[in-house]
Amino acid sequence: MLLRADIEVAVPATSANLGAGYDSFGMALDVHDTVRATLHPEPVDPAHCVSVFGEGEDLLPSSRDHLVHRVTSEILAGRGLAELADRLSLACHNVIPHSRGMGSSAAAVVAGIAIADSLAKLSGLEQEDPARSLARAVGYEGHPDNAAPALFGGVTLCYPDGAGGVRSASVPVDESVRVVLVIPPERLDTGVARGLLPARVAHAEAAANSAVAGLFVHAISNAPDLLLDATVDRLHQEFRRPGMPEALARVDALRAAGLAAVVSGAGPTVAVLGTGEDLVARVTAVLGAAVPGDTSRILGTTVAAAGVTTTVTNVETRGAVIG
Ligand SMILES: Nc1ncnc2c1ncn2[C@@H]1O[C@H](COP(=O)(O)OP(=O)(O)O)[C@@H](O)[C@H]1O
Ligand SMILES: N[C@@H](CCOP(=O)(O)O)C(=O)O
Repeated sequence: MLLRADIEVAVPATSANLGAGYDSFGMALDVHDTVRATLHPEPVDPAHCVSVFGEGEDLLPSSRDHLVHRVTSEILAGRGLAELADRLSLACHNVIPHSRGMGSSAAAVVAGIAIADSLAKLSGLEQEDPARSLARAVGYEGHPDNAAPALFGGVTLCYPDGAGGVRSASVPVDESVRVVLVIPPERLDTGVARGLLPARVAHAEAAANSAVAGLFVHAISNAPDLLLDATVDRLHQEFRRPGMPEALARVDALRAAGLAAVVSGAGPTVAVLGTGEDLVARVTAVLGAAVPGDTSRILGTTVAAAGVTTTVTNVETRGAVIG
C-alpha cells in the first residue's frame, strides 16, 4: 500500500489562438505554476487541504473544491483510488495571472491530471497515454489550445478527430522566436469573451483565415520574418473588441509598428511574437508612445519546450522508502 509520497508538478502558462489559429493553436510559455502534492498516511481535513500562494491566494478555495484537488480526486476515484484523494494535501504556488488569457485554468487542470497520473502509477496502475490525458484535460477545461501545450510543451495544433474528440500535433519552433506578453491589470472571463463571437462567419473570411493559419505553421517553424503576415486573425479578435478595447488598441499599435501582436487566448493579455534581444524594448517603446499611462506589465519570455513536468520524492510503501 502507498503510504506517503511528495509529488511536485510544474505547469507552463499557455497562449492560445496565436492569431488565425482560433481554438487550435497554442504555445507553452516559460512562466510556470507549481503544485506540491503530499500524500499522507492518514486522511486530511477536507476543508483545509489546499494552500494557495501568489495569484488567487485570497479567492481560491482551500477545500477539496479547489480545481486542482477536484480534478485529481475525480480521476483517482474513476481509477478505483478514491482513498488516496482523502489523504492528499496540496500547496499551490501560482504565478500565472487569472482570467488574462494565459491559460491559468488549463494549467490547474493539467496539474490535477499529472498528480493523479503519478499517484496511479505509484499504486501500480498504468500511466495514461498522452491522448487520454488530452481528452481528460479538454473535458474539464474545454480549450484544447491551452490544454495541449500545457501537457506537451512547445507549439501545438489541435484538430477534430472526426468522432467528437480532439487530437494534437506538435509544431517545430524556430529557435530565434521570443515572446513578449503585455499583461493588463483588468481581467476578462473566457466565457464572457466567447459570448461575443458570432455564430457564423463569411466563407471568404474563413478561407482567408485558413490560408493565414497554414502560413503560421511555416513562419513559426522556419520563417519568423513572416510572423506579422501569419498572425492576421479573422475569427475572434475583432469580434471581441467591445470586451477589451484597450487590448485591441495595443494590438493595433504594435502591428502598425510591424510587430506580430495578437490577443493571447481570450485576452486581455497581448502576446507579441518576434525575434531579437531588443523585442521587449521595441514593444515598450511602441506602447509608451501609443498608449501613454498604460499600467500593463510587459514580460519577455520564450516558448517552453516542455509541458507539465513531475518530480516524485519521499515515497513510502508499507514502511519501505523506495524513492
Ligand atoms: N491555479 C489555479 N487553481 C485553482 N483554480 C484556478 C487556477 N487557475 C485558474 N483557476 C480558475 O480558473 C479561473 C480563470 O479561468 P479563465 O477565465 O478561463 O481564465 P484563464 O484564461 O486564465 O484560463 C479562475 O478564476 C479560477 O476560478
Ligand atoms: N480558444 C480559446 C482560448 C481561451 O484561452 P484562455 O487562456 O483565455 O482561457 C478562446 O479564444 O476562447
